[in-house]
Amino acid sequence: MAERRIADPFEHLITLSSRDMANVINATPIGICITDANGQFEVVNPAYCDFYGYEKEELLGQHFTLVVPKAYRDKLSQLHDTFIAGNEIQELRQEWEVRRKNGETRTIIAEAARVHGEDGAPRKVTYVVDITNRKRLEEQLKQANERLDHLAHHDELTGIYNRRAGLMRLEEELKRCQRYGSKLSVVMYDLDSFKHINDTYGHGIGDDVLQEMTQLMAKGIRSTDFLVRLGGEEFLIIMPEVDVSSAYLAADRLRQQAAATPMTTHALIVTLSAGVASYMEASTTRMLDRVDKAMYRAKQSGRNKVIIADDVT
Ligand SMILES: Nc1nc2c(ncn2[C@@H]2O[C@H](COP(=O)(O)OP(=O)(O)OP(=O)(O)O)[C@@H](O)[C@H]2O)c(=O)[nH]1
Repeated sequence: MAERRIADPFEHLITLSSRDMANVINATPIGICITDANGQFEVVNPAYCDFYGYEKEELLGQHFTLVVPKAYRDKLSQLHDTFIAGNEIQELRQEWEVRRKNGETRTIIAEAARVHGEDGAPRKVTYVVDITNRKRLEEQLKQANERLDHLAHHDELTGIYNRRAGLMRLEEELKRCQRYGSKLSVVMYDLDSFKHINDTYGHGIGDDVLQEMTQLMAKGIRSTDFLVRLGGEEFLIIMPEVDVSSAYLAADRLRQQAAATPMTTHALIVTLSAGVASYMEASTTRMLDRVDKAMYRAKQSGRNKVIIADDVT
């Protein structure tokens, strides 16, 4: 370790025993380095060398940017100069990406203090704590939360909005209608005789039908529409700013497309029955009830049909 002594804040320790002081710095698990006004390493403790994977001799006298990824070198060099020259900031605490000798990138928190040696020249003392694992855990936690959030709002099989998210959306759209008097329509679809498909071809093929039907619907709607799997083989499309006759046309076009599209490896033709309802001063439950009744009537009148809900039910 260089013998130059740093005055404040360690002066009293050095006066007591410079050997004790050196022992403390050498034994501390925190990486410590001292750089001179030119940014060259004057002191590096073993923890600092271990962390970066260098021998002490390889670092002493070198510019500190040796351990900084190329992309940040200019910035950190400038920051070092400003910090050394500055009068106001005495301490600095920042998170950085650094580079070990073997090329590995790690994340650290570096805290720095400006001190003056007995020669009167300013120096920067930097304390380095490795937070790479903590950052990795934070990132994993963030991704897990995002996944949970996605699962809470999306249907696992089809990837579209689930019932809960769909009803929340419908509630919001209804409020918008009440406030601004805008239009809104909903279409409720139910796959026809779906139990027969499951019973004949198995649940796996039934799942394939649900996924392919979802894709067909997703392709056929506007980007402003919301496609929801209400449950089982029942779907809802929320169509903001669409009146009942346009919604009917869109719903019937999808019904025709479904009836003309062979699905799964068995080339199954699966038809849809649908109800259509438009906004009247109604609650979410009331609107769903009206559209459900219309869909039920489509089933009763022979399936593969779209029926518009009565204004009053
Ligand atoms: N494969 C599969 N089947 C499901 C899923 N959810 C619900 N089902 C099945 O969907 C079928 C719905 O049957 P029903 O309610 O009798 O309706 P249907 O056979 O379509 O008859 P109609 O609606 O009257 O035309 C049942 O066999 C359920 O087990 C799912 O996620 N995957």
